[in-house]
Amino acid sequence: MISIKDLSKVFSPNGKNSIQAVNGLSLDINKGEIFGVIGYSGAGKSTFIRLLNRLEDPTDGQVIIDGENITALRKNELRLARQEIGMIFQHFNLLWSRTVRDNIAFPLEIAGVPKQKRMERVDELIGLVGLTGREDAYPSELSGGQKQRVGIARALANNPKVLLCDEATSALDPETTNSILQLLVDINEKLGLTIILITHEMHVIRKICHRVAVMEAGMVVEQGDVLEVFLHPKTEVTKKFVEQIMGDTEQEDALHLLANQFTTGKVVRLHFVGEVTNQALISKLSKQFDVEVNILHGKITQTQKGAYGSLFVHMDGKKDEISNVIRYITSTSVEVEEIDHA
Ligand SMILES: Nc1ncnc2c1ncn2[C@@H]1O[C@H](COP(=O)(O)OP(=O)(O)OP(=O)(O)O)[C@@H](O)[C@H]1O
Repeated sequence: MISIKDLSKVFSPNGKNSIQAVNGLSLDINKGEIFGVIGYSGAGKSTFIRLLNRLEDPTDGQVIIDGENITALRKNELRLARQEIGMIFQHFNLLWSRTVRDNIAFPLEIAGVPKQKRMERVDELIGLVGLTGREDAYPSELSGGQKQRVGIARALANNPKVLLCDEATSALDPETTNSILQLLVDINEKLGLTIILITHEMHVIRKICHRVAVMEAGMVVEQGDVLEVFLHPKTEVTKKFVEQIMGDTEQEDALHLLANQFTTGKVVRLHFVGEVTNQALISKLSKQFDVEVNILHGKITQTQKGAYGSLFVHMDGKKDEISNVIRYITSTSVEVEEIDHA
């Protein structure tokens, strides 16, 4: 649905302080998906997302949304095209002298929607984003989360095909962040809206994205399904982001040492991907088999595409029974890795 081809942006191209913020970036984004772009400060994320609706003009390359080449549009054509690309911002960008209702009505006024229709649409949007009762408040009277809800309603006013989110939760506390992320998921599911978001926080990617691209120095260095990227991060920068969620991989060396302390039984690492929950499996093992199962360490986390993570487990009992347990686990979707120990 969105095709980005060789997109580049150089600031001050002729000056000695010339900066290549985006460098030959290509991506394809599917209709109806939540696509996350993650990168550290300065990676070029903001510039990239602003190129998608031409808040910045590219130096090179193309952005094609639903067959329309955004990069080739003239100013007046761009105004119309932008009605189909909603955007929300880290600092909300609301009009402070207008009420909630009038902020949301603003893009409808610009689009020339008649008053009666405008009012009906605003009421609908207020319900959708959960701001019923706050219609006449001014932005200064709202919490951060409520302000972002106004931003979302305003961005959705003209029924866009795409919603761009520029660090939309970075100014919010963790709880409010969760409620705004949940709202984005609801909107994605209810309206089938394609969402592109940029962030420097991996938990935002984990919670709501279907696919992710990792940006570094203006380029996409890795991309794929969120689960796949979490499971098999290839680049150093991606590994660092995964560590934000799963902890340091150096810990694993310590766990291998720990495994060596057991003189009986077996230490295994169970890899969970998808539906099977750790709780159900572990309790089943203890009930069905004559073995003692102890969790040494582990972390399971939930993504939009299912759970993933791993547990280090020590199993003690008769050798044959332990083999039965391992055979049983292997028959589920959980992978078993045997850890060598003395
Ligand atoms: N308007 C501008 N003029 C000149 N340089 C710019 C401009 N906007 C961004 N840059 C530079 O482009 C590079 C990428 O910046 P950008 O803001 O896109 O990165 P980012 O990944 O969004 O980082 P952050 O999260 O800190 O905003 C940086 O070196 C920045 O200084």
